[in-house]
Amino acid sequence: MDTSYLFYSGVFAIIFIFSVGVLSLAQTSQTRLPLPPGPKGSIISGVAGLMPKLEPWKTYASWSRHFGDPIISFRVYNRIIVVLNDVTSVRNLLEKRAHIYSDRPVSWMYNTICDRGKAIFNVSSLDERHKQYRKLLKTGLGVRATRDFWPLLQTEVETLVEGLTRSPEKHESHIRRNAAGVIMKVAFGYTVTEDDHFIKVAEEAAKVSGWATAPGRWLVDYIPTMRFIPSWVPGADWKRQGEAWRARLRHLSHVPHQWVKDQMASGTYIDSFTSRLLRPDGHQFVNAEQEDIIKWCAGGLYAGAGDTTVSALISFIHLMALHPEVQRKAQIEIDDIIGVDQLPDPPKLGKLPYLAAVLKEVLRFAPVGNIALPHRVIVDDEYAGYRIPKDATIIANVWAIMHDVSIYSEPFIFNPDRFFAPSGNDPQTDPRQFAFGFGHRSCPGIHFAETTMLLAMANVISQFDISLPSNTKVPPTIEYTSGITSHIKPFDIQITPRTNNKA
Ligand code: HEM
Repeated sequence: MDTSYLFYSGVFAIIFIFSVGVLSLAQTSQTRLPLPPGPKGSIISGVAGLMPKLEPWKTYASWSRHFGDPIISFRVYNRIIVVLNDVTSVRNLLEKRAHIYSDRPVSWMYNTICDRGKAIFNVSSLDERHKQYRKLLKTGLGVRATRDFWPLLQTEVETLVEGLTRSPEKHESHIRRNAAGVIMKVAFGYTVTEDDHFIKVAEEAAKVSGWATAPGRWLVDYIPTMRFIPSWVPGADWKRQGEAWRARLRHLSHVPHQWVKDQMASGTYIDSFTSRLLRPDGHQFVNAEQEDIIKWCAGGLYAGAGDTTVSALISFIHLMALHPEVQRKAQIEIDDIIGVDQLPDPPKLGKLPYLAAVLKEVLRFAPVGNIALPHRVIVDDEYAGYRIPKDATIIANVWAIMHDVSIYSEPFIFNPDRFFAPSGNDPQTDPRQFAFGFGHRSCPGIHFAETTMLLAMANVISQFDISLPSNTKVPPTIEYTSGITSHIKPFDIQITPRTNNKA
């Protein structure tokens, strides 16, 4: 933070203290119920200084234990944040009261200054557009649509296998290329190449979006009146930065959409999410408003799919190296059901229950989104004797639920067998209920994601053995990155062709 920023912080701290005072007075008179317990922090910034940079989900879980309650709350500047650390509160609030718990917290920097308030991840649930987006995504990514994409998923997975055969040590980049190749084809009918321009466009958009939405980075997110400061005012560098990002993001989102339109005009194009929706009856083009909706939806696909399936697949290959017995069992299932000389294809995925259990266990053991995405409650609410104030940010601690011993026995052990029912016990809860989010914001790509991941997993282990290097003395410790999408920190693994090693 530079000095001018600190100056603004000082000026607006005064406005802020005043508004916090007014807010708390209004709230006290509204109801006597307390907020859920939690750390208090300082009068101005709340717990901003205590916010963990690494693995915040673990800190939230430890605060929950400390305060003896699965629901905790704290304040960061003028925002109340409520964290739900157990399955009961998540179900009761985010699912059963989804009509009031499905909005997103406003990021003034991103939504307003960068003009990204219509993006699928950010659009308000109160905006009519949110319903329209969800409807399009449901149709465009549902069971039937995914089936139409089977041939292209098959082609892309063959490219993945080829890449791993050629340069197994570059496994991460082959997996990334596979995810990008799939989603670019599905969204725009575009075939990615090595060092691809479209991928660079999408990655730049993701990077800028990450900077503009970084929690705690932009004071304007906590003091929204700052957005009215003109960008020419000395020291308003953050505003100038936001405006530059606005222009860049607008350009970036235009690039692939315009490409599809040009291809359609030329008469030779590959059918895609965008092309189908632009000419729903095969002839007539949709109107400008509908076209804008399609553009925002397709733009959200890379953001939704790009890093998430990559995270799960990278976890998968590392966990297979650590658990050869699980890998072997999954390989035997594939060999028996699909055949030793056949490549697994999408229609056969449903016949592989053990592999499906391995995917569930990957999503549970190494959650892709440890705190999903934050929600916002749109009215004052009460729950379990607590006040949940309007506009509070609601975070579901998915990591805590996935490692809750009352739901998953031995939660820190990787064991796909937990999803079967040995000797009369019930199988343990399906973690997909938590891995893909909640209420009206739950992931619309779930079916599509599962198909692409199972296909990649089946093909990789049917063709390769994944192991730790033979000179490994001590098995590596598993660690994760701390972003919105969490990744296993890679350790050395070996990927070798399986041809002479099949059952
Ligand atoms: C391992 C794979 C994936 C996981 C674990 C995952 C998880 C999630 C989570 C946790 C959310 C937020 C839900 C909430 O706010 O409660 C979400 C939202 C979303 N996901 Fe996924 N996702 C995955 C793959 C995909 C794919 C492949 C696509 C698209 C092809 C996709 C598209 C989206 C979109 C558009 C949203 C925003 C929904 C909204 O705000 O209304 N996701 N996903």
